[in-house]
Amino acid sequence: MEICDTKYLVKIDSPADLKLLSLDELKIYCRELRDFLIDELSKNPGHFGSSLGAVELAVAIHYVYDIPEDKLVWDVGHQAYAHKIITGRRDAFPTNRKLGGLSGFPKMSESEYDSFGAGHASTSISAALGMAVAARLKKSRSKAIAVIGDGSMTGGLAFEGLNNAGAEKADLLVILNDNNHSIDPNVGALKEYFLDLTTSRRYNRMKIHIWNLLGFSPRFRRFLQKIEHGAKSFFLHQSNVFESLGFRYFGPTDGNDVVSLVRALRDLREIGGAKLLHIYTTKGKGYEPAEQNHTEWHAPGKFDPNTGEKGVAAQTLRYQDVFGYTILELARTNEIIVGVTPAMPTGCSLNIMMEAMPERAFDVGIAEGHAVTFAAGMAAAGLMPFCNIYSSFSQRSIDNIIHDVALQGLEVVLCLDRAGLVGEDGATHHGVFDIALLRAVPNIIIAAPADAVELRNIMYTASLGGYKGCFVIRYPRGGAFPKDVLNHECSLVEIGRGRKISGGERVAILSLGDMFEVAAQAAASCGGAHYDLRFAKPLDSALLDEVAANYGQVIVCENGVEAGGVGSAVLEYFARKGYKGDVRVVGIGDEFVEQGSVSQLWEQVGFREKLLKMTSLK
Ligand SMILES: Cc1ncc(C[n+]2csc(CCOP(=O)(O)OP(=O)(O)O)c2C)c(N)n1
Ligand SMILES: CC(=O)[C@@H](O)[C@H](O)COP(=O)(O)O
Ligand SMILES: [Mg+2]
Repeated sequence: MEICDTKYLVKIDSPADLKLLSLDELKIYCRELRDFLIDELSKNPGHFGSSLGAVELAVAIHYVYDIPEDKLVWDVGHQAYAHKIITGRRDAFPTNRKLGGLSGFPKMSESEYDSFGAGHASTSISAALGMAVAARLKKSRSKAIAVIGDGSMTGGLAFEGLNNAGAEKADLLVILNDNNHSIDPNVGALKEYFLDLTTSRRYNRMKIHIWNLLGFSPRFRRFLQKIEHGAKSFFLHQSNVFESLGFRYFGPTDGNDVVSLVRALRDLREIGGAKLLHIYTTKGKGYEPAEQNHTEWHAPGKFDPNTGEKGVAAQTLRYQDVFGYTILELARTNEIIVGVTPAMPTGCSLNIMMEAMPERAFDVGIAEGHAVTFAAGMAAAGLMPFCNIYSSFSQRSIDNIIHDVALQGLEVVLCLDRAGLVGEDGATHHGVFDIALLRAVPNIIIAAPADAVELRNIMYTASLGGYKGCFVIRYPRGGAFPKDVLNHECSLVEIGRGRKISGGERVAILSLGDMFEVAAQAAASCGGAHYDLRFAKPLDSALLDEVAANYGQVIVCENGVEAGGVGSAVLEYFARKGYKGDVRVVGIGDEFVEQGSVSQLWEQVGFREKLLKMTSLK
C-alpha cells in the first residue's frame, strides 16, 4: 500500500488549513488521513485501532472549535494520532514513539495543541472541567472538551469528574467515544447501559428526528428537548445516568460520519453548561482486519498493510505468559486462588485463567483502586487473590494497597507487571516508582524474580499465605524463556532470603529482579562478587552482613528510581549497622524517562557508563 496523490493530506498543517475545506472535502481528507495512519503504523508500530476509529472525531473537533484557545483533552491519548497530524506533526509522525521523537500520547511540552498530557485513563473529564472553571473565573470564552472512551469511562475518576461537573454547570463538553471495546472487550454494567442507549432502535429513530429538528429550528429547541427527555425515559430501560448527574445528554450519533459530527458539534458549541455527546464509532475503522479483531489490533506491532499479516509469533514465553500459566496451574490445586485484573487480561495474560476458570478470574474494568480493594474483600472472606496490575497503573491504587490491604493485614498477592522501563510508551508507562512508593509501608513484602523459574517459585510461595499483608511480585515487560520453564516444579522460596550467585574480590554487586544479567556481567568483568537480593523488603540481613564483612565496595543495581528504591534500603541498612565501605546505587535518577527502545533508554540514563565508572573505582 502506498500513499500517493493525496489531495488534502499534505496541505493541512494546522487547524486553520483544515477550516478552509468544505464538508465534502472533509470526507476525502479523513480517507487520506486514515490511509496515512495505516501506512505509517504498519512500518512504525503504535496504537492502531483507537486512532483509526477517532479520525472523523479529531477532524470534526478541529473544524468546529478553535484549539488551542478552546481546550481539548484526550483521555489516555492513544486515539489522538489524527489530532497530531492535523496540528502540524505529519512530517514528524515517522518518529512517533521513538527515542527523541514524538510521544505516542498528547504531551503539553510537545505542542500547544495538546491542552493536557495523558497516558493513563479516566483523567480527561476532571482536567477539562478544571479548564472550564478556569475559563469561567478568567471570564474567557474558551470552551473545554474531554474525549473519553467507553472503557475509560469505567474508571472511578471519570465519575468523580462527572459528579463535580454536573454541579459546577461549567461550560464543558464531554464526548463519549463508544466503540464498545476497551483493549479487551469492555466489561461491567456500564457497557450494557451504553449498549442499551445505542441499540434502542425506537428511541434512536425518534432521536434522529428530534436532532434534525433541533438543527434547523432553534426556536423549538426547548420544547423539543422536553419531548426528547420524556422519550428517553419511555424507551430506555433506565433513566439517563448522565442527565441524573446534571449533564445534558446528546446522541447517540455516528462518530465515523464526519459531516453529522460537524453539525452536532456546531450546535453543541452554542449550548452552555455541562453536556455529553455520545457517539458510536468502530475501533479500527477502515481497516478490515482491525475492525474484525479489536484486541489484536489495539497495538499490533509491524504488519503488511496489504494483507494484514504480522510477524511470526515468538516461540518463547514472556514474563506475563509465565504468570498466566502459573496462576492457572496453582489455582487448579488450590481452590481459594482467584485472579483479578483491571482491564488488562490480555496484557497480563490473566485471560488464560479467565478462559479456563471464568468464575474465578475477574476483569473489573479500568479500576485499579477498586481491583485492589475488591481483592482485599475477597481475602477478608478467605480467598487468596492474585491481583495483577501494570506497575505504572498501580500508582492509582497506592492508598488501596496501604489502607485496604496492608493495614488490614490481608493476604493479597499483587503482581506488578511492566515493572521498570517499558520502552516506547514512555514516561507515563515506565514502572519505576513502585518500590519507592511501597517500601515504607508496613505489612508489605516486595519480591522481584530474576527469571521465569524464580517467578514461578515466588508465585507459589505467595500462594501459600502465612504472612501478613500484601505480597508484591514485580517483573518487567517482555522476557524470552523456553516453553519448558513451565515444566519446572514450583518450589518454596524463603521470604526475605537472597542468593549469593558468585564470589569475588573487593566489590560486591547486588541486583534485584531482572537486573541480574547486567550485574552478573559487571561482576565478571571486574572480578567482583554477585548477589541476587530477590526481595526489596524484607531485606536479607544475613546476606548484607556477609557483604559488609567481605567487601569494601557495594553497588546496587535496580530497575526503578534510585531515590527510595532497593538501593536506598541497602544504604539505610548499612548506615544503621555503621558499615564504613563505599555504597553506590545505579538505577533511574531524578527524571522522567521518555520513550525509546528499552536498551536506548538505559543508554540514555547512562546506566552502563555509571556502572563501569563504579566498578573501576579503587
Ligand atoms: C489507569 C490506566 N489503566 C489502564 C490503562 C491501559 N489502557 C489503555 S487504553 C485502554 C482501553 C481504553 O478503552 P477506551 O477508553 O474504550 O478506548 P479505546 O481503546 O476503545 O479507544 C486501557 C485499558 C491505562 N492506560 N491507564
Ligand atoms: C495505551 C495503553 O496504556 C496501553 O495500550 C499500553 O500501551 C499497553 O502496553 P503493553 O504493550 O505493554 O501491553
Ligand atoms: Mg472503547
